[in-house]
Amino acid sequence: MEKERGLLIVLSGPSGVGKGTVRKELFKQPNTNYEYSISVTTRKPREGEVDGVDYFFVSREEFEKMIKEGKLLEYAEFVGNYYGTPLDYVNSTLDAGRDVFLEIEVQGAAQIREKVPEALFIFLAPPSLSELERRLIERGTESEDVIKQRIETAKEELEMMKLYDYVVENDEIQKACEKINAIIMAEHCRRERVEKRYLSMLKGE
Ligand SMILES: Nc1nc2c(ncn2[C@@H]2O[C@H](COP(=O)(O)OP(=O)(O)O)[C@@H](O)[C@H]2O)c(=O)[nH]1
Ligand SMILES: Nc1ncnc2c1ncn2[C@@H]1O[C@H](COP(=O)(O)OP(=O)(O)O)[C@@H](O)[C@H]1O
Repeated sequence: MEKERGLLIVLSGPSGVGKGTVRKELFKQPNTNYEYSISVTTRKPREGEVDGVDYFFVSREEFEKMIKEGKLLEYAEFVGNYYGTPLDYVNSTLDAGRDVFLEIEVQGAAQIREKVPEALFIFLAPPSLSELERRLIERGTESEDVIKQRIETAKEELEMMKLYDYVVENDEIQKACEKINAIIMAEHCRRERVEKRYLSMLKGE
């Protein structure tokens, strides 16, 4: 029997909400069936970030070449830098029957909604805007000016949360992880039920 295609999981949320932290925590847990898709970006690496682990860091010319050659499933410009998802990796992993986890901003998620409507969309929301700002300042990776721009962008991003299948508040990291895992598990069960019903319909049962 043909292997069932994996599920594409999209996690979005404003900068500083804790997407990276939650994602790393999720990937620490054993028995997860999903793979993280490493994005390509023109942003400069932060201290401690490793090429090929956190991102594939490229120049604007290289990124624009990837766009032209159709190598990205989606891409967006976010506060002055390009970010995109490598298409081949996503396709081959899904074809192998494994789920793929994307951590991307809202414009990219909107493109996925057009191209892969069967994907699962989860929005990670902050407890409040002031807590979001506090987390960004505390992380200390961006200048004051960039933090301001990211907070302004966050206000627009929060407007988009209604387009997602699920909204998870990141109040406590462990609780947010549990909710995300429960959502993914429930989605698999739902799909199995739908498929079973479809197959029995085909058989005329
Ligand atoms: N559209 C899109 N957004 C991405 C991708 N990779 C990362 N992002 C998003 O780009 C935004 C900025 O990322 P980054 O500079 O690493 O900041 P951070 O998420 O605050 O640590 C975040 O919302 C990321 O989720 C991608 O491949 N595509
Ligand atoms: N639930 C949480 N409560 C308090 N601080 C958090 C929580 N989740 C993440 N953080 C902190 O907030 C900052 C931003 O988290 P990060 O994962 O880098 O966000 P993002 O990837 O969404 O930009 C980090 O300093 C992180 O340690």
